[in-house]
Amino acid sequence: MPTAAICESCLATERRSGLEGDELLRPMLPVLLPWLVTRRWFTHESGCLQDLRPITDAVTAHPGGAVLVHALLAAQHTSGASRRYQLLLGVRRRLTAALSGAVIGRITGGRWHDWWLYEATEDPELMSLLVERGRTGRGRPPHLTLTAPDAVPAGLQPRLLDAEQSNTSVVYGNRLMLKLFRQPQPGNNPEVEVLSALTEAGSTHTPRLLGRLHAGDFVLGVLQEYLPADGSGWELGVRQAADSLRGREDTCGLGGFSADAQALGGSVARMHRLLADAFPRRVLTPTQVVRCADELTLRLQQAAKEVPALQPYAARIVGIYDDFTRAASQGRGLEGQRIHGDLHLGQVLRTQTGWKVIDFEGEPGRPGAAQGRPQPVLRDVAGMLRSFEYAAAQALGAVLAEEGEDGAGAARLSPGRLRRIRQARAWAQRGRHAFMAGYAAAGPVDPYCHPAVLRAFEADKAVYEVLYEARHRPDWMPIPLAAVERLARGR
Ligand SMILES: Nc1ncnc2c1ncn2[C@@H]1O[C@H](COP(=O)(O)OP(=O)(O)O)[C@@H](O)[C@H]1O
Ligand SMILES: O=P(O)(O)O[C@H]1O[C@H](CO)[C@@H](O[C@H]2O[C@H](CO)[C@@H](O)[C@H](O)[C@H]2O)[C@H](O)[C@H]1O
Repeated sequence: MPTAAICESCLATERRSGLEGDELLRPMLPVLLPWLVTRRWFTHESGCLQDLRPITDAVTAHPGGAVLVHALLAAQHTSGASRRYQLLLGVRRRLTAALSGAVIGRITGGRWHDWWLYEATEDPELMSLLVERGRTGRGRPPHLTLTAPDAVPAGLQPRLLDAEQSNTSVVYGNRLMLKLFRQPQPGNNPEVEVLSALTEAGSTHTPRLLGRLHAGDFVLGVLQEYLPADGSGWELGVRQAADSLRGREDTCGLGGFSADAQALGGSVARMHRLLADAFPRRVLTPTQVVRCADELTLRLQQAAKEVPALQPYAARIVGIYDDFTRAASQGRGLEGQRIHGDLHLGQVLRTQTGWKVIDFEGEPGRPGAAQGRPQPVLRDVAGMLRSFEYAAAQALGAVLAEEGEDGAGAARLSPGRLRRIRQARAWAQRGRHAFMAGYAAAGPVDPYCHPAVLRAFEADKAVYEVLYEARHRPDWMPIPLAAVERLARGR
């Protein structure tokens, strides 16, 4: 990820806005801008970050002496690029020790001269205020509209969720979770749409929707049931893959990750059935199949332009997409329906009552309209299968490091290293077959009956992942690149 630059002259640029918040915001900018570019959810653009302008804002004072500045802001860069960010800022004259890690800086000038500015999602008083305003319906927008008021009692203790995520979530009393979208888009929000439909359908595979936080045309957050979990599929998968490599996996009968993978396949399949009932579906016409293949090809071409390492495999991957077009146009055709859109092991939680699927926003950067379009369920199946390979690769790296096989000579294929690589592949294969068997038993289609379609979506996901890793985690790029190579070679 490129390091963002902020030019001092930019900070001094005169800012215009008719909104009250801008007057309040201006004295914060010298500390706010340098802080903003270091957030995980900030997208680095070319040119330096120049300005923040309020689109919507609300300022609420807490009786305890803290102030919540809740704003949707347009961040402008010198290149002309602009993005929207939701910020929840706390302002206090004095900071408690508990908030020292949340500090953004000290405000110079304006109404709060010399007060502390900090990240409000870490302040339980302010986060209680946010939900309390929703319960009572008082205050200016953003409004929290509750869809299940009985499920939102007063007095739940808030805490910031400690998770690797693109947004920010606050958990209330281990019962509710408010996910605050950091880069909200105008119009329908896929997560609200899907959770609303599935909640109405009585889904037990997804968290219940309890409300939404909104201002004007923007959905700023989603209030949902908090699901206490044994862990995410990713944590569990990596742990079990590593155990398997260390010879500790229970491989008898249905033990180990295979049992989990099979149950997971069943849960995803049942979720797909509910989505099929709740949203429109259609059999893709030959023209739509061709359009779908064209989209896959375009995605590949764009990715290969940005990541030249993909180029040697491009022609063969296009061949996989041609096979897809032929296969999907035969027989009864391919059905499209609402799907998850970015399904992987990090999007599923194992709870006492089975696997739950979360985060229906789709792939980051994919337009909302594309996310809502009916698509073959095998796209989700392919996403999860890719994830088994990721978990195996992550575990392999950890075990090789323990065995001292990750050092300077790592490129050399020693017998020990080769054995580990084979074991990791075998683990991913077992997970794959168990997941597909679980899915086939409960789902709308049997993935084994559509190898060409599945292969095309696996290739597309791997290409997407290469681009994602190149942009966000270059060290991880070898994982999806190995899959592209394998698929291109027809293995
Ligand atoms: N309903 C929920 N109950 C419990 N934990 C959740 C719930 N939704 C998400 N989480 C936790 O939060 C993490 C991030 O959630 P996610 O929806 O993927 O956020 P983001 O879209 O910001 O990346 C998940 O990996 C999971 O640990
Ligand atoms: O969770 P997000 O919706 O933000 O999804 C994006 O980031 C994921 C990584 O956090 C990325 O997933 C890839 O890495 C995972 C391991 O960290 C792995 O389980 C997935 O299979 C792999 O695709 C996802 O692709 C991206 O959209």
